[in-house]
Amino acid sequence: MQLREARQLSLAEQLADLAVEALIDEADLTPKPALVDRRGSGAHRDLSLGLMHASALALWPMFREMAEAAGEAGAIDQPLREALGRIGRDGEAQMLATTGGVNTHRGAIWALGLLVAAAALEPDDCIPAALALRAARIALIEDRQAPTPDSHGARMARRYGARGAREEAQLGFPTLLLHGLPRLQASRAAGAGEAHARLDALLAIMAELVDTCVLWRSGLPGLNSMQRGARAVLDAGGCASLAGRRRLRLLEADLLRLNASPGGAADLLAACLFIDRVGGLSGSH
Ligand SMILES: CC(C)(COP(=O)(O)OP(=O)(O)OC[C@H]1O[C@@H](n2cnc3c(N)ncnc32)[C@H](O[C@H]2O[C@H](COP(=O)(O)OP(=O)(O)OP(=O)(O)O)[C@@H](O)[C@H]2O)[C@@H]1O)[C@@H](O)C(=O)NCCC(=O)NCCS
Ligand SMILES: Nc1ncnc2[nH]cnc12
Repeated sequence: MQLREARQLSLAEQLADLAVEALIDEADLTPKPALVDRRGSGAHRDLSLGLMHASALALWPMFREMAEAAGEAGAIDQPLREALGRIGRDGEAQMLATTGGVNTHRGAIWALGLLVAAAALEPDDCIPAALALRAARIALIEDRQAPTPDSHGARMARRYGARGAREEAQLGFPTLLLHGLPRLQASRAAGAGEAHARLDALLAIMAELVDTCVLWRSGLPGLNSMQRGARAVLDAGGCASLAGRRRLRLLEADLLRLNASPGGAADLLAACLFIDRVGGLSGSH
């Protein structure tokens, strides 16, 4: 992370910057299959790139507040979990006010909020595994103030047993740590450009994730198409290869036909970009 010009920012402000930048970079990354990007709105009718940017920027105070709460708490316990839940719900309300009621970043608030708090708790130990473990420990604590969810994710849990965003965090972000981040690093090491490496990371997440956004919109056929199609792109050589790009076009056509949008995978890509950068904080605050 380039911190020279940002030295006067507090740690909480730096973490909020990193979180918002990760959201904006995820939104801008193009061509993402069936997701909002620079080309258009993918499978969505109510989202646009401008809305994704506005939503990301509106979340900056929430991320700063989460980092401050974690820094002040200094330990992972129920009061911290419940403070983060309250700040997260206020952040969701701010997001909905900004977007006119459209859910742009609910999953990202959850994943990035936990990771921001985990980073603020121990800024000198932000290697990915340590960060994910602390985030998981927070996510495992019950938030007694949380309303019983009747979310799309809760419905997908009842219908398919898919525990979605909650479980991904409680298990320490396995899809991100075992698939997204290693693929980002491997594609970079193999000489792919940064955009291609990020797209490969997204595909590695899509190939594994049980994305409740996809399940909600397109059921098991959509989930299978997403996972198999993403795997096919990577097996063909990834997004930096012509064969991979051909497969990517086929994957997008399939997802659009099914109205499937890998919104959960997109959130985890943003979390992956955050983790990739936050390691640079060590010793620099
Ligand atoms: C614990 C919560 C995450 C709530 O979880 P739950 O599953 O009950 O709720 P959902 O509202 O369904 O939100 C979960 C969002 O997480 C993303 N996601 C999906 N699967 C996964 C996964 N396996 N791993 C990680 N992340 C995942 C996904 O977000 C994206 O999709 C959103 C659009 O979805 P949706 O509105 O359902 O659908 P549309 O496509 O718009 O459908 P139509 O209406 O058009 O038909 C978009 O926002 C993406 O971000 C899931 O949607 C947590 O949110 C919670 O408890 N919050 C309370 C406050 C709190 O404690 N905060 C924590 C502070 S750290
Ligand atoms: N780029 C994107 N398109 C659609 N839904 C998303 N949720 C998070 N990022 C998204």
